Amino acid sequence: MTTTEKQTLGFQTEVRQLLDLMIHSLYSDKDIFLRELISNASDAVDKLRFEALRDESLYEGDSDLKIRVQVDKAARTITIADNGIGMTRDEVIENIGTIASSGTRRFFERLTGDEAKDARLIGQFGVGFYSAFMVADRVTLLTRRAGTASAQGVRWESAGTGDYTVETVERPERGTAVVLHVREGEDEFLDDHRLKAIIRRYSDHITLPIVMPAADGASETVNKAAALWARPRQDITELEYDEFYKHVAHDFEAPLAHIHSRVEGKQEYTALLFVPRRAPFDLFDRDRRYGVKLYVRRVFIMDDAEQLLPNYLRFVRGVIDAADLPLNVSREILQKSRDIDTIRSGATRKVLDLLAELAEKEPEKYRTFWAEFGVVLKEGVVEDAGNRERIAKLLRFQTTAESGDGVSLADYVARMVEGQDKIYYVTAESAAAARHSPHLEIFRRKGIEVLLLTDRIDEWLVTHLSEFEGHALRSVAKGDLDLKGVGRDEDGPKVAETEEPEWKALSERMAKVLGDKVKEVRVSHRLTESPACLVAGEHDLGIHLERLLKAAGQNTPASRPVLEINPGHPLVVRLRSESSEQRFADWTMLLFDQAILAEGGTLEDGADFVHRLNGLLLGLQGA
Ligand SMILES: Nc1ncnc2c1ncn2[C@@H]1O[C@H](COP(=O)(O)OP(=O)(O)OP(=O)(O)O)[C@@H](O)[C@H]1O
Repeated sequence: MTTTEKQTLGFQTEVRQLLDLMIHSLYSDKDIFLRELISNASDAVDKLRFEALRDESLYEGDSDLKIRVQVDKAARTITIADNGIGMTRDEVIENIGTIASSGTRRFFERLTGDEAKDARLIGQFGVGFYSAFMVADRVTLLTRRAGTASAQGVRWESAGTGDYTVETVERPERGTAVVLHVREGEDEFLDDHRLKAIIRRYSDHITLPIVMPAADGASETVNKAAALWARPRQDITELEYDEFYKHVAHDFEAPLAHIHSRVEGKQEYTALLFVPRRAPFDLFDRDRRYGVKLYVRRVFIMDDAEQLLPNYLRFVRGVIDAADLPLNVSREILQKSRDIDTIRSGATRKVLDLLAELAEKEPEKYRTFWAEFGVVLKEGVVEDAGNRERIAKLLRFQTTAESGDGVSLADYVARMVEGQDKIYYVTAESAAAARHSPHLEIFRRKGIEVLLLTDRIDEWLVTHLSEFEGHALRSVAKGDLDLKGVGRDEDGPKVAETEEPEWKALSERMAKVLGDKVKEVRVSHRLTESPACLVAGEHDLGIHLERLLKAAGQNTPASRPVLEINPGHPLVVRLRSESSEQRFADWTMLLFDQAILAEGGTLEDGADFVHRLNGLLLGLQGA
């Protein structure tokens, strides 16, 4: 088929669903269609500007970049035209016929099937180009990619039902014009004043002039058309910041917080950065997109400039406009640039300061932030040694004293008990498993608070955060515990001096049975209820971390735990007088397996455990 032929193509199923929603939508604020189309036009111009940095001929002699909005009352059309990058025929089919955009994918995730609810979502998401069909019963898109011949124009048209047509046409102008054939009953939009008001409301921050015919027939720039970040802070309203954020972040909700700052000195730059309210679905994707756009002296250079902020702040969205970088800066150059390092560390500090301020002054908002992005921020403790202390202050935990995710290390330190100088934590798969850990028994008795660490990253976090404000972080499941003089005067299990040799003999006898499963067996100071628990060596990885590494397929150095036994527990006491070697071995193995289970671990051979347990139960019955 020659490319000039007119093709009729079907929309992807999801697009059809979306269009159906638009057309039958009960959504009343239809005016967002204009915001969406202007936002696309502005992105298209940014792309052209960037590509033209390398190849000026793309301007085709016209570098007066702008967006035109025009109403034709008689023809009942609204046209939104840009002289941006434009699209080839293939690009039109790919971009307009299918759903790739992140915003729209998220929209679909939220659909409920309840018409009224779903209609409201449209307003929140905007859902891009397709929102044109809320006010139009037919949409024509004319476009030509910058740098292609005028015979390579493309005309796309659809009535928003199952299919659309594309054909190649002659088009002298570069860029894209979207013509909306306004639906019966939506006549309010065929009015210049109405459109101007909508533009001022939603698109004032767009850097390009948005031009409409003025009363006298000349043309008038409707928006401020100044880069929002370049304007003085005191002149910018919250609403303007919010709309700008929605545009750069392709988000539908207002952000949680922002910083707008102009830095002078070694590197001059302006940063306008936002913390979103909600985590995107691809926060943990390997090839996720980053959030910050790089501008150089108001000229858009690139999206997703990952060099501008460290990985653990990848949720931040916004703009950094650098004064001193060359316009032709590429990703490769950015990677090696010292100037960028300066900007990056400055911007990082600003974001961390913003979070600290939020935590202090708006704890409710900070809680929202933490719930959405806390896990990512934790990566910073591992990644960013220079800011480790700053980040440590921002961490929040669940503890044995509080079930919410709201305890800071400073809170913890402030309520440490008499004699306590360490920060204690336990790591486990889940908060429930952590709370039931036998290691906590003595802590509960003594009234000592313990942090419950249940995120995967936590194991790495504690290996990098060895102390907080002079207080060492200490696992409750590692090494020998010395809690003498700490907290309430409750001690762990005690062994009378005269009985020591006997306990020593028991420990050794058990250790023999367990062989190289354990490093040693010893009498516990931490258990008060459970019969036994496993303890890792002070410098070992820790039992939970080993399990995680194994699950991830990594080879871990085999470290052997210590089995601690509770001399106050009847099962253990009973073992001392067990004369049958077989039964002694079975009980010992049982205690060992129980200790693994109690920490949320899994047994190598579950069937063997069950078999042994049943054997012992039957033995008890016979006795
Ligand atoms: N005026 C235009 N000029 C050039 N390309 C355009 C234009 N309008 C739309 N496109 C292309 O079509 C794609 C789809 O647009 P659409 O508005 O549906 O979503 P989006 O803007 O990419 O994403 P989001 O939903 O996150 O806003 C755009 O990504 C762009 O590639």
